[in-house]
Amino acid sequence: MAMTSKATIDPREAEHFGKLAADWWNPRGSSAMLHRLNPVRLRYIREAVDQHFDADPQGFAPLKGYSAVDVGCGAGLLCEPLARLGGQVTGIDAAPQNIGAARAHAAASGLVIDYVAGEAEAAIAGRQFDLVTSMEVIEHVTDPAAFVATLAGALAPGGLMILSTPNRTPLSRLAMITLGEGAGMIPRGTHDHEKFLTPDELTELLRGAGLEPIDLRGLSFSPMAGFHLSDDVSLNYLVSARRAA
Ligand SMILES: C[S@@+](CC[C@H](N)C(=O)[O-])C[C@H]1O[C@@H](n2cnc3c(N)ncnc32)[C@H](O)[C@@H]1O
Repeated sequence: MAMTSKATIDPREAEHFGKLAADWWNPRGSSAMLHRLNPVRLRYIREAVDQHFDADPQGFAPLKGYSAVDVGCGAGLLCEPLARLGGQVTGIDAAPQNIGAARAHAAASGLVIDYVAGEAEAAIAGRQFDLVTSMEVIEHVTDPAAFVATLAGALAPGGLMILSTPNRTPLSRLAMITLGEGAGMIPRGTHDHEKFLTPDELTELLRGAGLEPIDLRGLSFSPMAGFHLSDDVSLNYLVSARRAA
């Protein structure tokens, strides 16, 4: 694939994640951590969608009539629930193996999702979506500012963007790399702590891309509560931003 000057795919990242594709939908497999995060971030997204869009607030299809793209979708853990919420969903991933696994799983689930393999820049060039999501991806790209600018360019006027990513703190290093990767709960080599962004850094990138950050929530872990939403952003966090109508 031709790489543009703004390319944000690190080929080693795509190769690393592509090797996990066959096992992606196994909740006890190599992507188990994403399976555990998924219900929590879905709760956050559902709340944000209910507040932002008015298709079917509090109902079964709050995204009905709206388009959504999930960038760095893996094998579709988030795309599928977004489609069940009524959205017209596109999923993009740098690893073609993940897109293959995503297509197969959606077909088996009877869901219509437009999956595209490749770099975000090429895959969404010239297209706009009402909802743009990208979960646990920005810490893997080569140029976070260019990546945010690409996502912002794909956000329709009045649209909503939601990102999640680990914070760059001693806690995230201990939990995600020393313990998580050390004990095999996260595949070894998944994370580079230096590439993690703080909430201030990420919201600055969002502002720089012409968006208005509107919410910041922590995605925390405790032995009693497991993963949950909180005000503590020291481990991982979700941020929402909107484009003026
Ligand atoms: C940690 S996984 C997260 C997958 C999914 N978002 C989730 O949370 O369930 C990161 C994914 O981002 C993809 N990725 C990394 N850089 C990318 C880029 N520049 N464009 C598209 N996908 C990318 C990888 O191939 C991988 O599937």
